[in-house]
Amino acid sequence: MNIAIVGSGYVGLVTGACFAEIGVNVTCVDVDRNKIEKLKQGEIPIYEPGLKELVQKNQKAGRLDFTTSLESVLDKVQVIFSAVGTPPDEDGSADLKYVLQVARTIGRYMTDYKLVVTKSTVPVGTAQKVRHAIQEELDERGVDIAFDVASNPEFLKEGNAISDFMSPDRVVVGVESEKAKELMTKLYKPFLINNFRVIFMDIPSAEMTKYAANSMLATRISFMNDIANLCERVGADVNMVRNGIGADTRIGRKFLYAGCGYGGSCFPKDVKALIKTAEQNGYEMTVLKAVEAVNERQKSILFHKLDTAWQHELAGKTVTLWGLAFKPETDDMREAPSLVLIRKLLEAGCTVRVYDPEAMDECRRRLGDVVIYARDMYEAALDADALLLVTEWKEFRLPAWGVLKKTMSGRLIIDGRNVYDADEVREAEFEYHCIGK
Ligand SMILES: NC(=O)c1ccc[n+]([C@@H]2O[C@H](COP(=O)([O-])OP(=O)(O)OC[C@H]3O[C@@H](n4cnc5c(N)ncnc54)[C@H](O)[C@@H]3O)[C@@H](O)[C@H]2O)c1
Ligand SMILES: O=c1ccn([C@@H]2O[C@H](COP(=O)(O)OP(=O)(O)O[C@H]3O[C@H](CO)[C@@H](O)[C@H](O)[C@H]3O)[C@@H](O)[C@H]2O)c(=O)[nH]1
Repeated sequence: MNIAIVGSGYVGLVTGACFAEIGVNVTCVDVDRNKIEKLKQGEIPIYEPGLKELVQKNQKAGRLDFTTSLESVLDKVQVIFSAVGTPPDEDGSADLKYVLQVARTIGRYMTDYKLVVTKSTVPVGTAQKVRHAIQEELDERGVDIAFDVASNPEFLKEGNAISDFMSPDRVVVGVESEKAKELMTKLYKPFLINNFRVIFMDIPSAEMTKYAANSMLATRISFMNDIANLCERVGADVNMVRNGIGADTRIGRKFLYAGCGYGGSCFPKDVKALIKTAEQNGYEMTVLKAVEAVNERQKSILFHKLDTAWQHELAGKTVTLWGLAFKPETDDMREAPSLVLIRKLLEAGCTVRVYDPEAMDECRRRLGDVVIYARDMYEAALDADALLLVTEWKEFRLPAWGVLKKTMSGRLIIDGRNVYDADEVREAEFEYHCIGK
């Protein structure tokens, strides 16, 4: 089977490489010439464990190819996945211009049946806009060619993307025709041989499922951050509370970790977009508005803890950040809590020293030289008055406290991800603060 994936970003690349891995012939398309040139040479523009190997292997096997021209591959493929970006518009709603551009190109150049699948996260009603855009182009050409649209939202997590795609909890597919259902079944069956977990539904429900899933996960996080902040005030420990409630199978253990706020390319944008969709339909998402407000506040929590510990005297102090990416195992800094923290520290007159195993280049690209970039975690902590753990990369989990004691100027550790053993850090004669206890 031959397919095209339009948009060779995070989702497009993972989708393309994973379909190629099960024997599908995949052409990945992107308008970014530079990106496509690099991909053709086997260079991967993002850090995602296992992705480079998977892309290179399938490229070599001749099952994965890259191009900037969607037009040139249209005659070869029956199914087109659209995985282009849907960034927030000024008002928070999802900007569909790339999705509709892709639809128009398909309508302009297709010569036989196509199944056009939207993989990007898009508001309810987008598939109908895609259908309409394609049909308008066909009408303009005066041709009558059959096609189907479908919705297949993606649930992969950055840092675990290959495994999430290869063995998903479920695949959600919104279809309108038997033919589309058959094609999607054929494509996903090889991933789910022993347990076919494709949930077919109507298209609006599939589109909504994606936003509902991300909003539910974001809600759990903001709820736990709220509980953590209250725990601190009443003398409870959020880790113990998490264990206690997570043991209830109705609640479950995952996505209950308090921290310094959720970031990334999805939760912030998708929560905003769903609030907007509701607004456009005369409804108010009261819970989600609170989820957003709690998260905004939580992104400043490390700064406030520092400010309190130093009694508002931050100017002239040196602060080290371990971790810049919005979560471990990625170099992605979109909406990362580290960005809010850095801005506040600089405004307060601090010198900021940073280290992240993968996101240093990305930070330099975004912020330039306003912070000091270290070559490793210990160099970052040199002469620091305080050390803040922002992203829980594995290499930060068991620091040599003795070394830090010798090289840091101060004795303050603020753990934004609750990974350290408080007794151990205090035994090493540091002042230790974390979230929710
Ligand atoms: N990143 C994730 O973890 C994730 C997970 C699930 C769903 N999603 C959703 O998937 C979509 C894509 O996200 P992403 O993170 O991969 O985005 P991205 O920004 O990494 O990639 C989008 C790519 O689309 C390309 N593009 C834009 N217009 C194009 C066009 N007309 N033709 C061809 N290429 C075009 C861009 O050049 C870019 O390379 C979004 O809707 C996002 O919400 C993302
Ligand atoms: O208990 C938790 C779990 C996560 N986070 C934070 O939440 C953010 C998002 O984390 P995660 O969900 O692991 O990463 P993403 O790659 O953004 O994945 C989310 O967004 C994707 C894009 O829509 C979806 O496909 C995934 O299913 C969904 O988990 C990060 O800042 C995490 O630090 C917490 O604070 N506490």
